[in-house]
Amino acid sequence: MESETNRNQSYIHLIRTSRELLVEKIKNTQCLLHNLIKNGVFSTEDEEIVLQFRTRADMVRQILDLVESKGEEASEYLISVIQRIPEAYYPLQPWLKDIGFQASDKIQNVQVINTDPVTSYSKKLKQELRRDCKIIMSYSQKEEMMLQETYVNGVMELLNISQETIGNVVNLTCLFDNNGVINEEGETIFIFGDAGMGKSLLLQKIQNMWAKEESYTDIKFLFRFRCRIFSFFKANVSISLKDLLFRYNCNPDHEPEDVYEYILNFPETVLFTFDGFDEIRSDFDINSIPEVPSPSDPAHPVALLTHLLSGRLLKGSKKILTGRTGCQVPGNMIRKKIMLKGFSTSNLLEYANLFFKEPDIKKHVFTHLNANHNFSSLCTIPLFCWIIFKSYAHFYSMNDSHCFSKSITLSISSVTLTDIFLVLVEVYLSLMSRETNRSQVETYKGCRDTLLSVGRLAYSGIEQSMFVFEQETITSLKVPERYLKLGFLRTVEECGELGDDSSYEFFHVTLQSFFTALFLVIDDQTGTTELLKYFSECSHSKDMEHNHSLLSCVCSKKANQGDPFKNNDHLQFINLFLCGLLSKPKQGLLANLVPSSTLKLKRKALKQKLVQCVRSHLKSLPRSSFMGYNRVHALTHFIWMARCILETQSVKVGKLAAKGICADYIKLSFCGASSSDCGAISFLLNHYKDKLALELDNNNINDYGVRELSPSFCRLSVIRLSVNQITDEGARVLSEELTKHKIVTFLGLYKNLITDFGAQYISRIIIECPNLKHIKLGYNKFTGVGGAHLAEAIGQSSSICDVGMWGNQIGDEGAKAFAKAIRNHPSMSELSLACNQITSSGGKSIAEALRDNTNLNILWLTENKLTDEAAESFAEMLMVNKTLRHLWLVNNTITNEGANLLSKAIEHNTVIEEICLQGNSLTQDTDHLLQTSSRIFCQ
Ligand SMILES: Nc1ncnc2c1ncn2[C@@H]1O[C@H](COP(=O)(O)OP(=O)(O)OP(=O)(O)O)[C@@H](O)[C@H]1O
Repeated sequence: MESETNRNQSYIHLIRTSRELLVEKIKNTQCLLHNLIKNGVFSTEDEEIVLQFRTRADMVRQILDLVESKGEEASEYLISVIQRIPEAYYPLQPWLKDIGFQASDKIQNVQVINTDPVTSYSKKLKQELRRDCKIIMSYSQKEEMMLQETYVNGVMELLNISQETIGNVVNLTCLFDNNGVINEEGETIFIFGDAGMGKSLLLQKIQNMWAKEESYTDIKFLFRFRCRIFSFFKANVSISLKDLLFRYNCNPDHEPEDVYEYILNFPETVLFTFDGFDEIRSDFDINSIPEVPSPSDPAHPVALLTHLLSGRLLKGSKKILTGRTGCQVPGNMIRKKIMLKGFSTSNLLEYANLFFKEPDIKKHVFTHLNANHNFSSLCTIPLFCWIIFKSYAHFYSMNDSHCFSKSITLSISSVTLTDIFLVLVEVYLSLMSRETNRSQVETYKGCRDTLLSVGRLAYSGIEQSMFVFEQETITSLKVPERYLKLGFLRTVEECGELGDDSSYEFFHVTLQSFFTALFLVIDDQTGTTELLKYFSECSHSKDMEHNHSLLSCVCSKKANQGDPFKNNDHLQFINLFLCGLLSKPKQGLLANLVPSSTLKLKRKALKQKLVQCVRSHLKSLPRSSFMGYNRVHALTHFIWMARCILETQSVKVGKLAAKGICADYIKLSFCGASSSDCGAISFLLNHYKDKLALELDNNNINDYGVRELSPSFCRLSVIRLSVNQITDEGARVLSEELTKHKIVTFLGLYKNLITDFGAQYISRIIIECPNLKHIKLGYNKFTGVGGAHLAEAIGQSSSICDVGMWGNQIGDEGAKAFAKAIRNHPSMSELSLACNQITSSGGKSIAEALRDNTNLNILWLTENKLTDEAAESFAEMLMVNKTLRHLWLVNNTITNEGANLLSKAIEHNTVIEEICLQGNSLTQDTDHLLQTSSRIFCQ
């Protein structure tokens, strides 16, 4: 065979002269042989000759001899196979580069089949994942839902180290880009969120995208772990990294050593997903982890996990770790921090559209969502949304959509989480009994034994911090097999890997909490001390809100007696459901399950305990005076307290808590409050007599949350809702409510999603609320049009004194409108138009208007596009204006010329205290005046 191209190069010669190297580096003879035979270069006799040899090196020698004897084209094809299957022959890639190998067109057209173990293993992993990730696992095993058909991207926010939002993850393909990186050295993408926000499902979606080759094409291996498996290893267990990867995912079918070696050599082709970091409870002694790990030495799985996350093992591999809010991971490991914030309004509509296929039921659901904001705010949490939709679908299929309303007692003002879980359980119970027309009370009454049995299992798990139930436990608690199949529980695969194939877990841990609470309430043997014990475990400790180390979080049991690091959301949920189940509106139902005397006793005890907890919690909160208010700084625990109070639906408890707050400014920023929590906060505040200030900055309340707050707006004089995903709809609700009561003095809406359309609503508030002094609208989505609306409204207000518009896009159109508004404004003393794309044309208008203004003290025009032309106008203005004290022109394009003009002007102005010019186009050789002026800041 004669190669037509590359005539100058003899491939036979090449193979001959590189023989030693080829014999040393070719590990995979199988793949070479396969291709040589498949394409007729080798006959079956040739193959037999090669296979006679016992060592790999001899086989390679024989292959090379045979190939050389077949001529140039055969030799070229062999080298081409080596080049085209880099996974198998990666040690020879530098050699190929050295010889500058480029196969001829003819050889390139000859097929190469990749049968090497690395590629086969990658395919196997993909196949398994494609199968496993197709359906949503947390549903009952009877009805499965296709991931593809129900997955909706929720709100995913990138956070900086101070937990502040720095943008959104637009879609999952952007996870590994450079946007939002907070630590270049870190290798782990940490995704966190509250229970049921969709962390596991998001990982499932990523796995599915990879398996279907829709994304992450540079990844060859995806290893997924649920962190809870790390709790199953005893303290003295040691395994190798190779075993951890292969045994707990799947084994390579061929040459596992070669595959592992490839992984060690190319860690950047590996992606790990670790789900539920907060679920690890291990006895392992954290101090025994070696500083420098070895990829071949066995170690405890927790040590391996630590090394993987920190990049000490398989450095360069990609890692995604999920955990509940509050679960601490050391900053040096984290590359990006992403917070899941559930469904936005549009996500919710998208999900409803996917979930309900029939137009009729879809219509009903949309009507329901629109009519009941309490209901829709619960739906922003994906898990609860699924529960609600599922129940809805069930009742609808029974031809009784009203039953849904009845079951969740829409007659009372609000739907509680207990209502939702009661309905969910009712759905499963009625599926079991196949009696479609029974009322909720009848269904529960008929299934008391089932509830007790499943409840006992849930409770025993909680008692031992156990979320997975082995057969032994199930047998000892005498839980009948058929109850395990009702849909509340599902089998756990990871435990199968550990040698037990019939372990179960509740499909979500909140359901385990619900069943525990139900058990504590309906079990005759449970006394009041047992009933209330989780209240003490959940009492707030300051440490709980501080940063913790990874290791103390991972290895909790012994190291942390009283365990301040333990995530105790599941216990908080038990308390919450206790409050709900023992509330007055649920007595009709509960009276059928518990003797009335017991019920009475338990209700009384719970009420006393709750009141006592509320009192002591409120007493312990830090207080300070702020802006003339008596401010109380509430923490996440306060939100749990408010949730419990809401579940009780008790006016008395609400009043008591409101009284205990003893402050007129409640700061609840960074508390992880969601829209449904606003209902709880509102319930509390409704019992407050006086006006008060509410700060809810940096939470996740969105438009539904604003609606939930509606009943409180008659009391709120300060409303701070910055960084909360509020859109025009939220602005509309605010305008409707605030203009009714007209008491607002401070409205903070910084970093939300309000557009020019919403600007009209905000304008109405500005015009119609005569006490409004401060309005913060920075980092929304206003352009010139919205800016003009707002400016016009501000021009009409005689109360406003502080306006923040930082980081919008109002440009010159907006700037000119603001110029008009401030010219003769009677009250405005601070204005920020920083970072707004304003050029000198807009700047000049503002400067001219300021000649007439006699109130403005501070003006921020930082980060615009102002040149010397604008500086000249400001200089002229300063000769006339006698009120402006601070002028911020940082990060514009003013040169020495403009700066000098300003400098000269302030010689005639004794009022101005500072002109900030840092970040402009100034050079060292500034004028003498500029150098000597102590009121001009250039550096
Ligand atoms: N993006 C989504 N699209 C559609 N449904 C979702 C989405 N996210 C979550 N869900 C629904 O919510 C359920 C719970 O989600 P998931 O188990 O992922 O929550 P989680 O955040 O991992 O909770 P936990 O912290 O308690 O483990 C899912 O089974 C699914 O029904």
